[in-house]
This record gives sequence, structure tokens and C-alpha cells, in this order.
Amino acid sequence: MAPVTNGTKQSGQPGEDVSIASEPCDIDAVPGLIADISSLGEGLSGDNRNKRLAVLEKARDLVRALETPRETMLKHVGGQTAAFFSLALGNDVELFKHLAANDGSPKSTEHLAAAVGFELDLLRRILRHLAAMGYISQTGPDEYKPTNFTRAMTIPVVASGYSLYAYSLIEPMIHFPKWLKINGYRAPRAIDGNPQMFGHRTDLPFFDWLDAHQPLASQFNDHMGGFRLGRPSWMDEEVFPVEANLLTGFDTTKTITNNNNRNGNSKNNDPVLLVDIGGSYGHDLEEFHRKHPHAPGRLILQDLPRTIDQISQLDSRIEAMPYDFLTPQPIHGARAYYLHQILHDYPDDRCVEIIEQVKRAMTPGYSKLLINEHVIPATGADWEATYLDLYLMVAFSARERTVEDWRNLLEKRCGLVISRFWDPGHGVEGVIECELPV
Ligand SMILES: C[S@@+](CC[C@H](N)C(=O)[O-])C[C@H]1O[C@@H](n2cnc3c(N)ncnc32)[C@H](O)[C@@H]1O
Repeated sequence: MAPVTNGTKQSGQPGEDVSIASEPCDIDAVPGLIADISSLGEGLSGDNRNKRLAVLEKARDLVRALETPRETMLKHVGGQTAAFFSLALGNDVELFKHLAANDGSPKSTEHLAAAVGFELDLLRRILRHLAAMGYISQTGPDEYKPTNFTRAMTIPVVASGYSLYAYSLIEPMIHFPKWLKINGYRAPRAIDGNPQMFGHRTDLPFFDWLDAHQPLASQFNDHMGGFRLGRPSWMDEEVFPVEANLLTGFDTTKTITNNNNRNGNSKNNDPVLLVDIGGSYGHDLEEFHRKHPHAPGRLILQDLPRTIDQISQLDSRIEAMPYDFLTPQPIHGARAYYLHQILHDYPDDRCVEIIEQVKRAMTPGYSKLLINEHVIPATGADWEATYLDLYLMVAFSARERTVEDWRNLLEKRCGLVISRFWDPGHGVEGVIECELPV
């Protein structure tokens, strides 16, 4: 039977009705969504994050309702993947810096091809697709200027995500179906032989593999900076009340035991307010000091020596200390120990080992453990948490956790008391405030 293109029924295989694939997914919802967007968007400004996100969610619903399954499929498998790799490639050769030069004035393809050392035909086809997807603006035949998005691609914390995913995470994800088939379609739970190791044909855990493939390790740290950009952070009043829950009760006379640190304050026993364990380049502590400049006490940044050694600039209030969180915690009796995006990189057994080291350093009734991570709700999970959950599964055999997962790990397995879940919603990481039982 010949396919009918204009009628109610179209055929793929003989006898198969594929008309659903070429009709909008939910045309009846469109007028209501347009009305919602128009009313929600009234008085919208860029700095009202929650309102902007509410409009964006409706706008995404609108696109999904208008698109046909065929269009959605082609966008996923072709349009977005080709754009994603074009953006990663462009970042490799600083294409977006050249495009944004001279205040983003229009540039010819020929000029850009010479600047990045590409064959003209190659770059022409890449730019054409990026323009077709709306990521750069075409100003004439073979002439382009950046959008605000591509201007932002000149900032390492934005651009590095493309290189990181393209060159370190996509390959394990591509081989994940094969891993699952071999392993009986069960989620990975062990670190050894996990999908990342399978995909990269390596025995190295993800962070070691990154380290052996520079600049990917640096790009990872940059991406950590980009991930948090523009989101409320744990020390904002709307997430965790720092004054009431951390500064109040800080004992400015309490001496602590200490080890050497990079700033040379060895044997400094002055009271410590906050220890950021696995704190990367120190962006959380720098933000904390910026937002709470009068907070008393020492701020200590801990990470592996290879990360601490890469820090080129650090606020002088922050003390950098090389430390492996699987070994005894050298700072005892701090007001708070802080773990941001650490536990979600590990299966429960390894998390227990990490937490045990913190527990031994905590003072009962005084020290807090602040875990800054997603708490996935039972319904309405945000895609920023769910995509990460799947990549964590592939890279580390790890996960984003629900309230139940956290209670199981922290209370049942580690014997901590969860004082409170501080959950800002909208897919933003919350704070799980824990103490030792007294
Ligand atoms: C996902 S990043 C999180 C970084 C930072 N807390 C943030 O949220 O931006 C994980 C960090 O843990 C560090 N790390 C990994 N293994 C570690 C270990 N055994 N001891 C200390 N830090 C470690 C990595 O170097 C990296 O900076």
C-alpha cells in the first residue's frame, strides 16, 4: 500500500498506522499553554528566577505539544547531537572566541576558517547547522555573529562542559546498553568494572581516568563551576539559614587539632568554621566568604593534591589543604564539615567509608555535617537532577538520592541524625543537615 501523506492513515510497514508520528503531539493543549505563558510572563524580568523557570517549563511543554513525534525524533538523534559535537569541536579550536571578537561584529566564514585553521567547506557546514539550530545568527550568505549563548561559550566554565561530555562521558554512555545486556539489566552498584571502565576499556576509576587525560580533569573542575552558575547556593537564605544554623553556636574559643596546609599555617589550632571536603578549586568557600564576609573562624578547603596543585588563585581567607577523604580527617572539632557533590559520585558502601572519616572528627552536640546534594522527590523530579543521576550511574555506579535513600545511608548505615532536609525545589541541590547522636 502506498503511504498516504494527507489523509488520516499513513503506513510504515504494511498494515501499520503511523499517522500519530506526523501529527502534533498535543495540538489541543496549545491554546491553553500559550495563554499560560502569556499570563505567567507578565512583568517577567531576568532576575526573577522562579518566575522565569515557570515560563520556561510552559514554553518547553508548548514545543513538545506542537512538535510531531517525527520532528522530536529528528531533533534528538540528529539536530541536537550534531550541534552538541559541533559546539565541542568549536570549543577545541576557540571558534567562539573568534566569533565573539570585536564585540561580536559579523564575521565571514572565510575569516573564521582561517582563524581556526579549518577547511572552508568544513566550517561552512558546521556554522550552517549551528545557525539552523539557533545557536549563532546568520547575518548574510556565509556570514555570522554570535548569540548570547555563543558569547557565553567563550567562558571556560560554560564551554568546558561540552568537551567534558563529548570526550569523557559520551563513550561510556554509548557502551552502556552493551554493559547492561552483559550484566542482566541491573543498575551498576560496584566501582570495579563499572560502565565507565567498560566504555573506556580501562581499570581506572573516572577521576583517575580524567587525570590521565588532561585537559579533561581541568575541564571537569571548570564544569563544576559552570554547573552551579546562577542557581541559589546552599548558603543563600532561601536554601539554608547560615546565620541561625551555622554562625549562631560557633564557639570562637574552641581550639581544634590541625595538620599542615598549603598556606603554611601548620599547627594552627584556631577555631574552624567550615571544612569543604573535596571542594575542588574552592568556589564554594570563595562564594561563602563573599556572601558572609563577617563570618568568624577559619575556612578550610580540602581536595586531592593533584587538584590543590592546580589552584592558581585563592582568597587569602581560605586555607588549601591536600587531603584524601578516605583517610583520617585531620581537622577535628570544626563547626561544620561540608560535602558538595561528593557522595553522589559513590555507591553507598564507599559513602559510608567517607562519612566514617568525618564522623570521627566531629564533636557531638557541636559539629554539623552539611551535605549539599539533590533530594529527588517522589513525583515531579527535575531534569537537572534526573540526567545527572543517569550519568552518575554510568561514570561511578553512583546515584542522586531520594529522601528514603538519604535516610537509609545517613541514619541507618552511618548512625547520624538528620536534623533537617533544606530543599529549595526546582531541581536545585538542598542541604541535608546532620549531627552525631548525643
Ligand atoms: C564532583 S567534584 C565536586 C567538587 C566540589 N565539591 C563542587 O561541588 O564543586 C568531586 C571532587 O572530589 C575530589 N575528590 C575525588 N576523590 C577525592 C578523594 N579521595 N579525596 C579528596 N577529594 C577527592 C575531586 O578532585 C573533585 O574536586
